[in-house]
Amino acid sequence: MGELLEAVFENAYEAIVVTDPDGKILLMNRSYREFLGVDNVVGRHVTEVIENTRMHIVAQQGKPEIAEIHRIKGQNMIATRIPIMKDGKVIAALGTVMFQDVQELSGLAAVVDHLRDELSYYKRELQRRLGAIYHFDEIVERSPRMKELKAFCQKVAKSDSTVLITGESGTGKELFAHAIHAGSRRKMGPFIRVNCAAIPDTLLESELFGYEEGAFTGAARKGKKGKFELANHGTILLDEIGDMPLPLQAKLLRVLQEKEVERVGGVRPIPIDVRVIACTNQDLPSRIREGAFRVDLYYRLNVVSLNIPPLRERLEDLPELVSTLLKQIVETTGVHVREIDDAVWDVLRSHSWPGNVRELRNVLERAVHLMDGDVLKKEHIWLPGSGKPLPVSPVRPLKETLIAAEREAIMRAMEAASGNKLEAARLLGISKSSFYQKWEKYNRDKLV
Ligand SMILES: Nc1ncnc2c1ncn2[C@@H]1O[C@H](COP(=O)(O)OP(=O)(O)OP(=O)(O)O)[C@@H](O)[C@H]1O
Repeated sequence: MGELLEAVFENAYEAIVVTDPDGKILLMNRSYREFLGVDNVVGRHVTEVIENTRMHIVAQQGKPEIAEIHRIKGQNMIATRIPIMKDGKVIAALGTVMFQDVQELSGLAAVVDHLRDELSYYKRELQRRLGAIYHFDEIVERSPRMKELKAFCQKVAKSDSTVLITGESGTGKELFAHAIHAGSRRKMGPFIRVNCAAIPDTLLESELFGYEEGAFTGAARKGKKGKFELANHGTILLDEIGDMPLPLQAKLLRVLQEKEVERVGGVRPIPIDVRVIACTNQDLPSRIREGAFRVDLYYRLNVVSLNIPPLRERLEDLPELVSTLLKQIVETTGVHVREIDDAVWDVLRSHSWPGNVRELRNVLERAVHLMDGDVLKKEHIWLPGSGKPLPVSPVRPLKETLIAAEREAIMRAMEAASGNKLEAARLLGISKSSFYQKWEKYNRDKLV
């Protein structure tokens, strides 16, 4: 064993040196001697043999030094120095030096640094694309009810509970859902939103839970992850949950209970770690009474419930909301609003705001387009139900005009239907999912 150890020591690729507690060399292997171009070193003080050495210091202080850069003969080496202890006292120090030129290593380190930079860039990008786009700071509140609600939400965000957010259309449910995710421990994870009403019933199951290869007859489609799997370690927002078809409600309930999903055509369940936030502007208890919503799912979702009050019940928020929304509108339109006439406030306060903050935003956007100077006046404000004709806007290219007209029609239908989307779809004579798709198109464009 002794001979074997000696041979291993002598032939090791790394340079090895052992000193006594005073720094006198006890052993130095061939690799090290050849590198230094020395012989007969045993008994000499380490500082006489190795330049810039710290072996004697490590032997004295008893503190190891791991993977330190050690410059010898004009080259940077990687040195590790370890005190050898016995009965609490240093009896020797062991030093190893890696000969690989550090140049190579620093090249590698530069590659790693570069990859790390790229990785954090992509993480940020992904976070921007998948993650929450609103934070609590962006939620405007002045009224006591909204202040209280926001404070409560900030607490809720820290927990991992399922949240049910209710409130009329345009009150800011989605805004709160984003902020809850952004304020939670999952904030670095994905934020995936699914509008349960915009996806045709037949596709919703595979959208939510994914499907396995060959799950659909006739098509050799490759398997696909569902939104739940995509939201793993993050949050899923199930928007318009009140519109989820009953058979899917049963499946969703199982997912919430078991914390695992089963893809369409799949055989084994996939464990998931997802926080669920559900939103609706429907009255779920009455949907339950109609037999359209499962009571057990309602209780599963309603662990923490948040009800966002309509704008007409918190008009104190108006001035701050107008100023925030105008700032956003100005950013996209470039129109400057220097002043708002007092009469504007009377008009805004007297309206019932069935479309809530979203409607306020639309009204302001229209007004800004109609302004000719930099003062926002009463005549620029057009409110549905006011009996006044919609102001005529200047001639624009046909494509733009058609898009604007469709958007206007959607908004007016929503206003006429007091924010009830099913009723708005009926007024426009289009299907529910087609309405939701258009609604998404015109509202999402602004969000992202
Ligand atoms: N308190 C608020 N502060 C700032 N902006 C707000 C506030 N509430 C709502 N908004 C804005 O109003 C618009 C509508 O909000 P959001 O989409 O969150 O409403 P919603 O309740 O989810 O609507 P829907 O039920 O129709 O989906 C968004 O542009 C949002 O930024």
